[in-house]
Parts: sequence; C-alpha cells; structure tokens
Amino acid sequence: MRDPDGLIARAGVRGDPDRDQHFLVDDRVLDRLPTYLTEIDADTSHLLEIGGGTGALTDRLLAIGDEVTVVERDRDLAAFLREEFAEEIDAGELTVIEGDALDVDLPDFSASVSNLPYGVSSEIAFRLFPEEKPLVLMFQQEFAERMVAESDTSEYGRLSVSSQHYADIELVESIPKEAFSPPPAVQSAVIRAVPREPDYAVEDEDFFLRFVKALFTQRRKTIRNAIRNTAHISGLEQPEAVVDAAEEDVLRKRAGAMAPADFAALAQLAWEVGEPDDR
Ligand SMILES: C[S@@+](CC[C@H](N)C(=O)[O-])C[C@H]1O[C@@H](n2cnc3c(N)ncnc32)[C@H](O)[C@@H]1O
Repeated sequence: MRDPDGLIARAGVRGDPDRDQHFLVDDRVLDRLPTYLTEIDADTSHLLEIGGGTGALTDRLLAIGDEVTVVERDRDLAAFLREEFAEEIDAGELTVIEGDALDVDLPDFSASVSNLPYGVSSEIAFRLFPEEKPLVLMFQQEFAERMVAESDTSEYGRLSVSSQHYADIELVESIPKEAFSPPPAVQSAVIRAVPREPDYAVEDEDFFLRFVKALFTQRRKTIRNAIRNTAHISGLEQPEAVVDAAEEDVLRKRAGAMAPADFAALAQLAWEVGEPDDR
C-alpha cells in the first residue's frame, strides 16, 4: 500500500482546513475502513469515494474493488490523483472525476467509502442515502452521534429520523484528530449505513422530510400542537384534518419520543388527508 505521508509529499500539498482538507495519515484506520464493507459481504464491484484528497483511501479501495470512481473538487488534487494512479486509470480500474460532489453526475456505484468534506457532509450524505447502497462514511463525531441516536435521547432529532428511515445505521469507529494531517478541530466518527426497506413506506419522500423537519421545530410541544403550529413549514393546508385522523396516543407524544416508523406513518396520513400544498 502507498504510504499516506509519501502521497502528501509527492502531491506537494498541505491540507487546507478552509477547503475541508484533512488527509488520513494513520495506516491502521486506512486499512480498517474498507473492512467495514467486506465484513458484511457488500458488493465491491464499483466503489465510490467522495473527496479523494491525495489518494491514501483510494489506494485501499482499489485493493478491494473491481472498479473505483473518486470525486475530487480541488483541481490540483484531481491532477495529482490522475498522475499518481495513471496505471490504474489506464487499466480501467480507476476514474477520477474533478468536480463538486453535490453537482457531478454520480456513476452507478455498488457501495461507497468516503472521508467526507465536513462542510458539506450532510448534503452529500442525503445525496447518497436514496441510492440505497451500503455506505461507510466519516463525519464529525457529534454529527455521527445524532445520525444513530435513538428516540428519547437528547441527540435524537430530524437527522436521526431522516437517516434511519433509509438504512440501518451504526457508528462503527471513533477516530482521533491525530489520525489526520492537518488535525481537524474535533474528533471524527465512521458510520456504516446498510439500506433496507423502510419500516413504513411513504408515498412522497420530500414531503416526509419536510414534515419531520417541521415537527422538530416544536420538539417540546405535543404532536397535536406541533402539527397545528408548523403547517407553514410542512405545507399542510388542512392540519386539523390530520389531527382529527391521527391516533390519540400519537397526538399526545412529543417529536423526540416518536420512532422513525411512527413519523413515516404519520407523514403518510398527513399526505393523504392534510392537503399538502405540493400534492
Ligand atoms: C477530509 S478530506 C479526505 C481526503 C482523503 N480521502 C483522505 O481520507 O485522506 C476531503 C476531501 O474532499 C475534497 N472536497 C471538499 N469539498 C468537496 C466537494 N464539494 N466535492 C468533492 N470533493 C470535495 C477536499 O479537497 C479533500 O480532498
């Protein structure tokens, strides 16, 4: 495997925190990341990496994947990856896409392992979740904890519900700052998301996400009052019809006590009877 410090030296760069550049330099962490896919027998025929940096993780992904596509926004880093991995590119094993991961067309990948740029990690995660592929993603620790949080905990919120709706999510490893060059301000954590059928299917995903967001703006209120008070956010034109149709034990709860499947069932009911403005 290529030495991560050697890659940084050859690239002639210093990670720029203002551009979300923190390169992994701990070999043990780099070696472990792909195993979170192989230990669940995920399909590694085409791996996607968002934010390739100097290629230390790319190198590990090439060792387990038939094909790898890496997206990198920084022009100099993308050029370095093309030079460093010229052989793998010629062999058709690696594709380097220079561009913003929020805008570029993504390939038809089978799984992703990525040390995400923290500034846009949430947007990238919610671009990847609907693809319904196994994901091993590194985030800021606090963000990862909110993703995996269970109901009735202080970390549980909109992020937990919207993530857990798509996949079984677990926090598989916390990573100290020293594993990176330059070290980020906060600790990181890796989550593994394995897609599954939602516990309760919703007809309109966008409305579901908007409804969850609306109810969590009033997390201290009962669901009954939150539905009424947040119609301007959820877009419900008939919130009272939803209150009339919902079960009393749901209406008495607060958002923090509602499991993701409870939210999905309520969102589906609201979609059917509450006349959302975009229906
Ligand atoms: C945290 S570093 C990870 C680098 C490398 N994968 C590693 O683990 O050492 C994130 C990388 O994403 C790139 N990046 C930042 N914003 C991006 C975006 N919107 N789209 C694609 N890449 C981005 C940065 O230039 C940086 O190389």
